[in-house]
This record gives sequence, C-alpha cells and structure tokens, in this order.
Amino acid sequence: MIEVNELTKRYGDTLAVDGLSFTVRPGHVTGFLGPNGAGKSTTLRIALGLHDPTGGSVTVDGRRFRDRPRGLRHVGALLDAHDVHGGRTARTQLYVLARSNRIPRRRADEVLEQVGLAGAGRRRISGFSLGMRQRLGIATALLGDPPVLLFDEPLNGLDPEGVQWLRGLFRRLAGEGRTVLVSSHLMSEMENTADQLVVIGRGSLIAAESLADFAARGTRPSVTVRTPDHDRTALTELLAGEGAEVRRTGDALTVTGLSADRIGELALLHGVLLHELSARPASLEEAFMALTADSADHVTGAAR
Ligand SMILES: Nc1ncnc2c1ncn2[C@@H]1O[C@H](COP(=O)(O)OP(=O)(O)OP(=O)(O)O)[C@@H](O)[C@H]1O
Repeated sequence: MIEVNELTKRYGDTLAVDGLSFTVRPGHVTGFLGPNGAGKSTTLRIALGLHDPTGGSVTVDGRRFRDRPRGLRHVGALLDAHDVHGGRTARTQLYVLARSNRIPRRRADEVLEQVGLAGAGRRRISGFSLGMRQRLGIATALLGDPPVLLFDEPLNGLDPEGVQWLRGLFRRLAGEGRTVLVSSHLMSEMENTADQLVVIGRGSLIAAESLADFAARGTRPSVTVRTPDHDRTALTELLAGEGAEVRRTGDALTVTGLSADRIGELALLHGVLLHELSARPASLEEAFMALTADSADHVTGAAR
C-alpha cells in the first residue's frame, strides 16, 4: 500500500504539491491523473526518495523508500525514460542495477525477454527509440519483482501494439496482487488502463475513487432521442413535464434526468413515434475536463 500523507513540496515560489493525501491499494491499476504541472511527477519523485518533501510524507507499507536497503525489490519505477546511461548496453544497465540490489543476473535477461527487448540487449541504449527506452524502463521497474510499481507517463512513445501490451501487463501485475500506480495527463489513456483513479490539480486532491464513480460524479448520463418533426415539440413538453432537461442537438433531443426506459414508456403512452432511443454513458473525458478545468496550468485559447 502506498500512503501519501499531507504531502507538500515547494520549489522556490512554486507550490508543486499542496497538502496532498491519498492511499493506493494493492490488486488494482490506479491511474494518477492531472493536467500538466499538477504535481504528479513531483509526488512520484518524493515517493522514490529522489526529492525531499517540504512537509508530509510518502510511505510504502509504512516505510519511506529511502529507509529500505535494496529498494528495487520493494518498489519498481519508470520515471524518465531518457534518464539512463546511453553509453551502456541494455543488458549491462540491468546487470549493474541487479548487482547493487542483490538481484540474480538471470533476472535481467528474463525481464528483457518479458518487455520484448531480448534481441536488443547487446545494443547501446543511445541508439534506442523512445518506445525501446520506455520498454527498458519497464524492464528496470520489473527487475526486483517488486510488490509496488510506479510508472510516470509510461504510454508515451509507444505504438498501438505497445500500448495494448502494456495495458495487459498492468492488469496482470495487479491481478498478482501488486500495487500499480500509473500517471498520465490524458484521461483517454486511463480509460482502458486503470480501474481506480487519483485525480489531482495544482498539487491538491480532486478525486480518489473508481472510474465509474468518477464519471458519474462529473457528468450525468444522457439519452439521445430522435423523433419525426411533428412529434418533437410534444415530446419535449412531455419530458420536461416529467422533470427532464431537454436540449435540441441537430435533429435529435439530448435528455438528462430520465432513463431511456422511462422515455420509451412515456412515448408509447402518448403515441409518440421514436426513430432512436439511445442511452449515452457519462464520459470520463468530460468528467475530467469539468473537474480539472480550474486547475489546468495552461489553458489553450483562454486567458485566465
Ligand atoms: N525541479 C523543479 N524545480 C522547479 N520547479 C519544478 C521542479 N519540478 C517541478 N516543478 C514545478 O512544479 C509543478 C509540478 O510539476 P510536476 O512535474 O510534478 O507536474 P506533473 O503533474 O508531473 O506535470 P506533467 O503532466 O506536465 O508532467 C510545475 O509547476 C513545475 O513547473
């Protein structure tokens, strides 16, 4: 379990993390989401003992990462895929880390195989593409077979096949009972990756809940209804009379506040012909935009 407790981090005048508290549980893939500059990387760096907090703490199973000898066996992490010694080969890089963490050398070859880099193990990292560097970073995270894994923007630079593969790997790791925390600034990346979410904005917590709860909180599900012109006004009045909110969108009506079942019943009872009746689930992307709108550091095309 990862526990972030009243965490604060200040860089000069910038308050990067502001009294942040949340818990990440094992057995789930937890998405760590927030707009650019929200404080995700800072939180992960503090969790790994790379930066000191100004206040508060991050612990893994009750202890700070720095207080653990042979840390890679407890927490595996992918932070910046460029932050490796380019002159080394992938295998050497993993051997060096294995030795300092007392991990058997054969484990390095196993993880290279696991991430699809077995054929590139003897090549220098400086010649690696971004996708290959990401895979090497993932191999490094897996090296110590740790119960807790942190990934900062791991889908960056991966092709669609790589994205699919990585999503499957996250699910497998969580299925084995590990704690998997994956950061991203894109809700679309998390939609098919995570089952739990921690959302932050300007260093503060916005939400910590399941994906379904997050979506339901941010936007209401709606129903699209299409009906012939001559029935449209009557149907609008009928639904509004039942307390629904009805908006005209093109030749359709967008209805919130009533279920598709209820709309169908009412139409039948009043002899209104329907050409379409489709429920639209609450959109995660809309929920994310709505809840983080005030906390984005850079808002395109809008003065703040
Ligand atoms: N070493 C540093 N020195 C000064 N300011 C920093 C440093 N690291 C981060 N910051 C600032 O702290 C804030 C949070 O940055 P952080 O990188 O943690 O956000 P993030 O959520 O990971 O963003 P992104 O999605 O863009 O990676 C930003 O305003 C950033 O400019």
